[in-house]
Amino acid sequence: MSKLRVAVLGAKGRIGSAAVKAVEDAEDMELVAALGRHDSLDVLTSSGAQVAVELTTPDSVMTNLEYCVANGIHAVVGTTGWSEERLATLDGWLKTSPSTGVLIAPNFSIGAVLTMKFAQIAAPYFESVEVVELHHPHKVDAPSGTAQRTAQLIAEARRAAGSAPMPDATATALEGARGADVEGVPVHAIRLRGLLAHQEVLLGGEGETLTVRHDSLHHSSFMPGVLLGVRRVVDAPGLTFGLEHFLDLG
Ligand SMILES: NC(=O)c1ccc[n+]([C@@H]2O[C@H](COP(=O)([O-])OP(=O)(O)OC[C@H]3O[C@@H](n4cnc5c(N)ncnc54)[C@H](O)[C@@H]3O)[C@@H](O)[C@H]2O)c1
Ligand SMILES: O=C(O)C1=N[C@H](C(=O)O)CCC1
Repeated sequence: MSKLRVAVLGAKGRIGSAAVKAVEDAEDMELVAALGRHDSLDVLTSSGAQVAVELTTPDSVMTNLEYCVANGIHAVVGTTGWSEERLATLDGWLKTSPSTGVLIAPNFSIGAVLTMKFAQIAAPYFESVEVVELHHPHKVDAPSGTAQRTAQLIAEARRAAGSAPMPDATATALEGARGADVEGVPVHAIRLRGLLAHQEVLLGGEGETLTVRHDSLHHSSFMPGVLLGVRRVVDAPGLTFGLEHFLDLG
């Protein structure tokens, strides 16, 4: 069986360098290109890459994906910064290249994907739900892509269940004290030396609380998800948002 030809963009970064090694170590894959910020995207076509793993920055990801889609190169994307507008633009590009697949995974770790799922299931059963994400201090975006997606899933589940607005008597507050408002769900971002990527979903009801916590302690936690994404995206044309769809948790 021929090996999947894989390129990594952002190859010198924290997660990108781990992805380079994971692809090199995967028996069914061949690393054909490892691109940094100043490398030409034409290396993707000249190397014959079938799948690009996009792990750069929110300011680079759209240009890279436009090139990939225009050249029929599937993409597995871990980079954050996804708005409705960006997703619509990407969807438009994909319509012009209908056999190309793009997976956007707010988080590649199985524990984080399950945290989102558990939060979504639990959210309608509690009066209050808040999300706290905790990351290393080099992270450029806040709140994390994972926390934003978690909050959206919580909000969606509560809307579908007809949940009442969450109780909150705050009348005065310092700006930011109640976190960012993501579709009505408060999201708090901590940046702390020593951390990698962590999240707590706090749920509160009459006389009880439930906390769902996940900790990524090493970038290796993301690699099985990256490799699964590469294997599955070649047979998944169009846009897939969330690794849960490739784990049959969707
Ligand atoms: N989905 C997940 O599971 C997951 C996990 C970890 C990190 N991330 C996300 O991945 C992204 C990268 O995180 P990081 O901690 O590795 O950051 P990082 O700053 O260590 O790495 C980013 C790398 O991309 C390079 N780069 C920037 N523009 C580029 C371009 N146009 N072409 C090629 N390379 C380019 C930078 O020079 C840098 O080396 C962030 O958005 C982060 O939130 C996602
Ligand atoms: O280290 C980061 O940066 C991470 N980014 C993703 C996010 O914003 O959710 C996933 C976790 C690690």
